[in-house]
Amino acid sequence: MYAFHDVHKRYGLRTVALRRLSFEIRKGEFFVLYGPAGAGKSTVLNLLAGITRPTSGDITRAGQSIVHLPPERRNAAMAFENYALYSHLSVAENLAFPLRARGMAKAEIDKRVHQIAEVLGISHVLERRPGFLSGGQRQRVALGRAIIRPADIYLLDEPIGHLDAKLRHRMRAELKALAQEMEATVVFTTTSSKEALALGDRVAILNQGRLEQVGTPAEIYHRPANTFVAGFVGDPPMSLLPVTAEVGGGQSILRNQDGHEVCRVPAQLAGHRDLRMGIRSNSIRLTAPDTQRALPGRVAVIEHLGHSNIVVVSVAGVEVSVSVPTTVPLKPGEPVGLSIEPTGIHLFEDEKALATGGA
Ligand SMILES: Nc1ncnc2c1ncn2[C@@H]1O[C@H](COP(=O)(O)OP(=O)(O)OP(=O)(O)O)[C@@H](O)[C@H]1O
Repeated sequence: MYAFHDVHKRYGLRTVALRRLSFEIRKGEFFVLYGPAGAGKSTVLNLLAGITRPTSGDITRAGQSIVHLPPERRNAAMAFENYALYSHLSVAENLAFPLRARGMAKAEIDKRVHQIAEVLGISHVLERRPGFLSGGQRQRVALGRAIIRPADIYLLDEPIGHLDAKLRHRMRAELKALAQEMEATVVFTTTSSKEALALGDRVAILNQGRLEQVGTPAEIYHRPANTFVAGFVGDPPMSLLPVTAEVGGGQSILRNQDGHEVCRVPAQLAGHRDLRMGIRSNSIRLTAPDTQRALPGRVAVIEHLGHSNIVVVSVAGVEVSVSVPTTVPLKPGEPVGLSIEPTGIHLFEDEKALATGGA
């Protein structure tokens, strides 16, 4: 098990890349670091690889500090988004390189090279040099070179980011299956919510160097700890509406900024300030604009997903995403009503999840 203990990382005087992170990476788990560009994901990998050291705090492996161990003594295998391959070697030789360096027998090397090439769908380009490959093929070779050898930890920095949608989908499944088979400890970075939820045994959400939440895909999706996670996980993520609570008859009536009733919740929320309500697109029903108690809005954008549409509705200046069957005819600018499923709501106060909110 690897653990970060209050790890702070500054580059120079000004840039704080990581802010006092504490979390664990368990043995054999597929651990995803999910966050926007510049959140600090690569910095976490570089710290694990020993390419850089924390400004303060400690990183341990099985309870022992590793911050002073040089990269070659960490037994970490790394694949970057900007794949560095040996241009004078063929794909097969590139893949074989880490195994040769360990003195493995030729027959065993050949077997593993072919196995990995098969999994990654690059068997037909084994004799080519990297200069004669597409970007996606080069990325798969780089990934193959990282995962071909046994390592204590595999550090994969957006390793399938350059692949087309179909291949990316296939690679996700292959990679997860391979990691399980190898019982590998993997740390994988991504900027895709779909990838994070699909791959992670657990997901750590980073934002501007801060750890916003660590949890299983179900936990971060169904119980976001704060509004950043709520607005970042899921496709589309939760919509967040500022609301006020009015207490009456053992329940609270939530109203939006225009004073319209949004929904009623069976909780006493008197005295709560800076409340926001989070709701997923499939917990909202579109109604006619004059329906009683429906929240009035206007269609802003219609996104066609194929199997359904995501309709973005503007409600008192706030955008709310609603999942709507493709059979419902809608036009931008059209007035609509929104009926909110009370069991689907999440409440946040001062950006943090309230225990009373959530289905
Ligand atoms: N060697 C460096 N010197 C100075 N600043 C750096 C260095 N490496 C990273 N940074 C800064 O540290 C912060 C975190 O960067 P990092 O690359 O870890 O983020 P990231 O989440 O991996 O982003 P991306 O998805 O864009 O790769 C950013 O503000 C970045 O500009």
